[in-house]
Amino acid sequence: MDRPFIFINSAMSADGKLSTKEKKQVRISGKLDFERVDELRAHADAIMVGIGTVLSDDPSLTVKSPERREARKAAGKCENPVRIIVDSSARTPLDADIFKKGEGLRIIAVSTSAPAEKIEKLNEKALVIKAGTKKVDLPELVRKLKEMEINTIMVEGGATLNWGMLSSGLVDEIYTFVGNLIIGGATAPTFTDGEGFSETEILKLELLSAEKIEDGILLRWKVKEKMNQIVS
Ligand SMILES: NC(=O)C1=CN([C@@H]2O[C@H](COP(=O)(O)OP(=O)(O)OC[C@H]3O[C@@H](n4cnc5c(N)ncnc54)[C@H](O)[C@@H]3O)[C@@H](O)[C@H]2O)C=CC1
Ligand SMILES: Nc1nc(O)c(N)c(N[C@@H]2O[C@H](COP(=O)(O)O)[C@@H](O)[C@H]2O)n1
Repeated sequence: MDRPFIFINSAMSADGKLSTKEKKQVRISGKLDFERVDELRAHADAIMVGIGTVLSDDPSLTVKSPERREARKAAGKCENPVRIIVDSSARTPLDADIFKKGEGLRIIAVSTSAPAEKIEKLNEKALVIKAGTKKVDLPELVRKLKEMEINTIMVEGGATLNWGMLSSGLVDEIYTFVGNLIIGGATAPTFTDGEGFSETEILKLELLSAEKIEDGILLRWKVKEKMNQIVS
């Protein structure tokens, strides 16, 4: 494969929302699910989020458990996976938590139309990769990441990046943790936003497993082909 193995992990409410209509972060996962997410992070070569998530949540995207960080180091890796922000216009704040916390390479993926001055400033804190002219060209980006020996990418949202990756055919597996709450709101981010598939393009999934975790359920999916590719 000329791209890394890519999976999405998201926590959503029982009505499919990732956060509130004001894009305020909601604690959907419980303690055990956050442990599972930390384990996934610890085994990934890179974690990727969209700029919308950085602007809303200001995540650090570090491996939280000291034991897992030590295990990574013992395996000759950096204590954190490479942290990647998909950010077409280079809007990442220079004081974002991702720069403040933890060791390891940060990558900001921008388009060629991002302002040069901001790119220069980001370059002091991260590796800036250009892919695409107006918005980040995701297939080109992941090819470049593969060339850097990034072989496994964990995408942690948000809704628009999930759509971008899924609609570009770049996702192999999905973990959705469905928590025991209803958030509501027509404009609250859902697992996949973006423009949406038309009827003949709808993406099919295969359910790999379903596991009750505390008061929620973890679903693991394999991404199959689009509907129009299975209709003979
Ligand atoms: N519950 C959960 O597991 C998670 C929840 N969230 C929530 O999701 C919300 C953020 O989601 P969004 O606003 O949709 O932002 P997002 O994090 O999906 O970022 C979207 C941005 O990525 C950039 N981008 C560049 N090239 C792109 C491309 N080719 N395709 C798609 N995007 C591209 C665009 O600027 C776009 O606006 C927040 O409210 C956050 O709390 C985010 C992550 C996980
Ligand atoms: N797995 C999961 N469960 C929830 O309930 C959540 N709200 C999220 N949010 C994601 O986690 C990121 C925070 O990462 P750090 O703790 O700062 O490392 C946040 O940005 C969302 O991507 N995830």
